[in-house]
Amino acid sequence: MARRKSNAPPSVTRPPPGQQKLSSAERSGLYARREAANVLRTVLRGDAKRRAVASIKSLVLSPSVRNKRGTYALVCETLKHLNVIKEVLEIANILNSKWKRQEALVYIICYDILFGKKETAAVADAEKFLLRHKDALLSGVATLLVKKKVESVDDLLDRSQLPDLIPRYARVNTLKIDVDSAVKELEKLYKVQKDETVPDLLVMPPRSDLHAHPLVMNGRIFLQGKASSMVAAALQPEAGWDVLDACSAPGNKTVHLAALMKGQGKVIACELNEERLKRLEQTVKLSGATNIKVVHGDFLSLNPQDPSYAKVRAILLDPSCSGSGTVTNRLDHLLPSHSADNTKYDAMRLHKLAVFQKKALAHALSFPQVERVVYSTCSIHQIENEDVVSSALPLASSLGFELATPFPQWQRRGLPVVEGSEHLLRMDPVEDKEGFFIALFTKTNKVDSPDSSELPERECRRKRNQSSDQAHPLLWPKVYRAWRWSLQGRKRKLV
Ligand SMILES: C[S@@+](CC[C@H](N)C(=O)[O-])C[C@H]1O[C@@H](n2cnc3c(N)ncnc32)[C@H](O)[C@@H]1O
Repeated sequence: MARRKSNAPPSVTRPPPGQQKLSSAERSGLYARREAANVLRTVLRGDAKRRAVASIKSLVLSPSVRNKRGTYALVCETLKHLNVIKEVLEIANILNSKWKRQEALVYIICYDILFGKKETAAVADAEKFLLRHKDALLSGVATLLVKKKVESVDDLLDRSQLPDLIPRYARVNTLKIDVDSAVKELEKLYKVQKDETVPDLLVMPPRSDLHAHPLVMNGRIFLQGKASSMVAAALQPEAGWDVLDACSAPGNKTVHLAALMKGQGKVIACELNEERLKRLEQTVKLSGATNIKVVHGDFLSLNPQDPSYAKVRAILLDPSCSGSGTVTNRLDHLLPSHSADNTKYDAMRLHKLAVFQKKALAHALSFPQVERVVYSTCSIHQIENEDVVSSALPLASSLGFELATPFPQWQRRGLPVVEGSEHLLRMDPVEDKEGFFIALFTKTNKVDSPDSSELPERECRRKRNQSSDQAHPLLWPKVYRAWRWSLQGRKRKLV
């Protein structure tokens, strides 16, 4: 017989005979713990296989999660306490194979019982089982404190792992609403400022909760971070152009391109992954853009000579990357693998990613009419950033491209391991709260448009030799410290 697929345990909708009806608080606690367990299960499975799954935030934002704020808080708190919970469970030694198979739910309920603010009710089998062993769990906590020679559970948590508070950014979808009208609407709830770098980006206090705001729900604003919003702005596509977004899902930058082009011309959005393609289509629909053509396929297999791409003048290449710049933002630093020694694995993975990134950048440069290519990653690693640019420089030069300087007023530039590093843009995980990288290639034999002085870039001719003193990726922190030191030196001289 086919089983009903649902997140809700059967007892929620239909209590078994003899079981008392749940109060609304008990029912919502029960739901919150199941929703949180589903998210935690996905995240832990991905982490165990060292495979990037969606971030906690994006899993929580999926339509199947009803209590988004509560679920997010419960998953994050459980992850922060995960090492403690695991040790307590080991000391208490209460799990049989049945409950070991449901580890995510067990962790969530243990968090609730041991550290949650409200009393946990015995509303379903898992809660009943763990509450029956509550004394053993509490005594496990006491044993752990003695073993670790600390006074409170707080002392067992690594405070340095807690993320800094990041401002809430919202990009105005100018296809649907102008910036001032969006500001006026949002000001009813929060203090709103216009971002100083990206004209259609708004900044609000950290934790401003806009997920269910009508402007978000109807696609008038997108909850897109600053770095992500800088990429399409750096490309500066003109209205009427054909523009290609090479690796496009979930489509935040795709719809930003369409907005910058005022809905005129064509945006071709290529995406390989079928699941993510659906997200891309949803984003496009929400944006209201009518000039986006979605292509399901491998960017590397697109034939630059195909007439469909003959008129492409700008390419945005934001390929899969390690995501190391968004680790804190994604809360990946709370995952078990983060504390493990993954050096060897990381080096292999980074190498594999870089191989693809280099191929994709070379491919982007080879489209016949392309005159602007932006390459971006949310990685802090040189191997995915400066090294990829460096590998493309000889080809770029032979095709008449040079590095341009996106956002010249931006202070943090590329690591000095490649000729022209001063044109590259970096965001710093500490100073800017996320690590990001942008490189912009432009063809200089094109005639500038009359208002080119307003473009957010400076172009500069460079002799581009591949740098020989490339640092090993895993030595990156040293290069990075030297680079920051030199930046501070520059700043000191300026003062
Ligand atoms: C970093 S994400 C892009 C994020 C997107 N630019 C945005 O801002 O919403 C990289 C995307 O590239 C896709 N991808 C990876 N390899 C690809 C390929 N060979 N061709 C097309 N898409 C690819 C991945 O599935 C993923 O959706």
